[in-house]
Amino acid sequence: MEMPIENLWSQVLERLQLELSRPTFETWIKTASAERLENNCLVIFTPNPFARNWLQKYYIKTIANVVQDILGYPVDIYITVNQGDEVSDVKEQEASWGFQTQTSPTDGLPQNRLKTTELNLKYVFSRFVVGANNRMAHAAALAVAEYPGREFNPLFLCGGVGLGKTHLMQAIGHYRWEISPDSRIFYVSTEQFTNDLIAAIRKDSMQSFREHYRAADVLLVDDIQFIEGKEYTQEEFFHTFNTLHEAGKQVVLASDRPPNQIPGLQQRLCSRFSMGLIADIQSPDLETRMAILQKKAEYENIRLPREVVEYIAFHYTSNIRELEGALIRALAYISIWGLPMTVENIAPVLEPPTQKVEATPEAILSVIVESFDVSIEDLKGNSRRREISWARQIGMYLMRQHTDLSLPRIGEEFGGKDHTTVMYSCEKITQLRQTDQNLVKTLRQLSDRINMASRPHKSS
Ligand SMILES: Nc1ncnc2c1ncn2[C@@H]1O[C@H](COP(=O)(O)OP(=O)(O)OP(=O)(O)O)[C@@H](O)[C@H]1O
Repeated sequence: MEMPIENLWSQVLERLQLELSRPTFETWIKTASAERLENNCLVIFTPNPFARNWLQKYYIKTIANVVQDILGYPVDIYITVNQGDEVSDVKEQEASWGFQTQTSPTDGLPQNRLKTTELNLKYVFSRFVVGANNRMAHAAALAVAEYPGREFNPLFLCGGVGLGKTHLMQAIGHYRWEISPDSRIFYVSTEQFTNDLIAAIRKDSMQSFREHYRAADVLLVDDIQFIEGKEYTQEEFFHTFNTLHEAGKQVVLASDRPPNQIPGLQQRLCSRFSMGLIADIQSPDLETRMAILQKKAEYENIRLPREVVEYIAFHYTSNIRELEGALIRALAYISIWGLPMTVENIAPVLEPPTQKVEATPEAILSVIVESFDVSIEDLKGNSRRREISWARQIGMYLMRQHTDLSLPRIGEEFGGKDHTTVMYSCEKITQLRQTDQNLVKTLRQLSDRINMASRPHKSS
C-alpha cells in the first residue's frame, strides 16, 4: 500500500533537516510541500518560481535520494509553483526575496534590470576551488558574505580574464540570499550601470535611478575598469558609493587591474576603491587547474581519467574559462563519437590556445634546424633520409600554421619543392597529431619557440 503523502513528506523533512544547513532548510525546504505521489512521480509545490528554480538546481537530487531511501524505490521529482496562489502574492514574494520587480520605481530604468539580480546559480562558494592563486580573494569574499559592510568595504577583486572574479562576487550574493532572503543584492556590470544612467537622464528620472541603486544592501559591480574615461558615470557612481558606504552597505567591485592602474579614474574614486581590501587573483597552478576540472566533472557526474585531467590542465594554463571550454569540447567530442575518454581521443579537439604570432620563414627554419639536428642545406636539399624528411615535413606544417604563405611559396623556402609535396606534408602531420600525443606536445613546443624567435623580429 502506498504511504500517505503527509507521512512521506514529514519523513522527508525530518531527514533533510539533518542533512542541510538551517538557513537552507528553513528557506527552501520548509516552505515547500508535497502535493501528491502518482505513477512514481512525487509532485512538490513551492511558494514562488524562485524557490522552484532553486530547489530544482540545487536540491532535487538530495530530495530524490531521501525519498528513494524512505520508499525503497526511485521516484521522479517534479517541482512546480503552487498555482493556488494569487499572482499578486507571487509578485510580492518575489520582491521580498530580493528580486526587484514592479515594486521599485522603474521610470527611466530598463525593466529587465529590475526583474532579477541575475546571479548565475553555478557561481557559489561550494563550486569554487581554492588554490594558492586565489586563497586571499576567496577568504575575503567569504568574510564579506558573512559580515557585509564591516571590515572589507569595498572589497576590490582584481585579476586577469577568466580567473573567477565574477564567480566569487556572485557567490557573495548567493550566500547573503541564503542567510537573509530579503536582502537586496544588486549585481550589475559597469556597462549596465552606465546604460541605466543614460536611460535615466534621457527619461528625466534620475531620482528613480538614485533610489534604485542606493537601496542596495550589497552592490556587486563587475568590470569596474570600464568606468575609465566616463566622467558622468564616475560622478554618479561616486555618490552611490558614498551613500552605500556611509549606510554600512557592502560594495564589491571586480576589475582586471587594481584601482591605481585604471587610467582616467578620478582620484577620489581611486582612493575610495582602495580603502577596503584589494584582493588579487593570479593564474592557477597545475594542481589547482586539475582540481577545478575534477570538480566540474563531479558536478556533471562524469569520471575523468587522471591522464585526461592532467593533459587538459597542462595545456590550458592562464584562463579558467578556456580550461572549462576545453573540457566541454572534449566531452562533446567523445560523446558524439561514442569514444572512450582517453588522451588520444580528445587531443584532436584540444588545439592548445596558442597566440599566433606572424613568423618569418627564416625564424621557422632556424627553429627546425636547432631542434632536429639537421642543417639548413638538409632542409632545402633532396635527401630522403628519415630524420631529414621528418624535420622537413614538420617545418612545412609549421610554416603553414605560422605564416600566410601559399603552398608554392612554402615549397620555395624548402629549396624549390613542389606545392603538392608541401600539401602532403601538412596533411600527414595534421592526421598524425590527431592520435599522437607526443607529436602534439612537440608541435606546441616548436610553436612556442617560433613565437619567441619572432617577437623581437616583429618589434624591431
Ligand atoms: N577557483 C575556481 N573554481 C572553480 N571554477 C572557477 C574558479 N575560478 C574560475 N572559475 C570558473 O571559470 C569561469 C570564468 O570565471 P569568471 O567569469 O568568474 O572570471 P572573471 O575573472 O570574472 O573573468 P572576466 O575578467 O572575463 O570577467 C567561470 O565558469 C567560473 O565558474
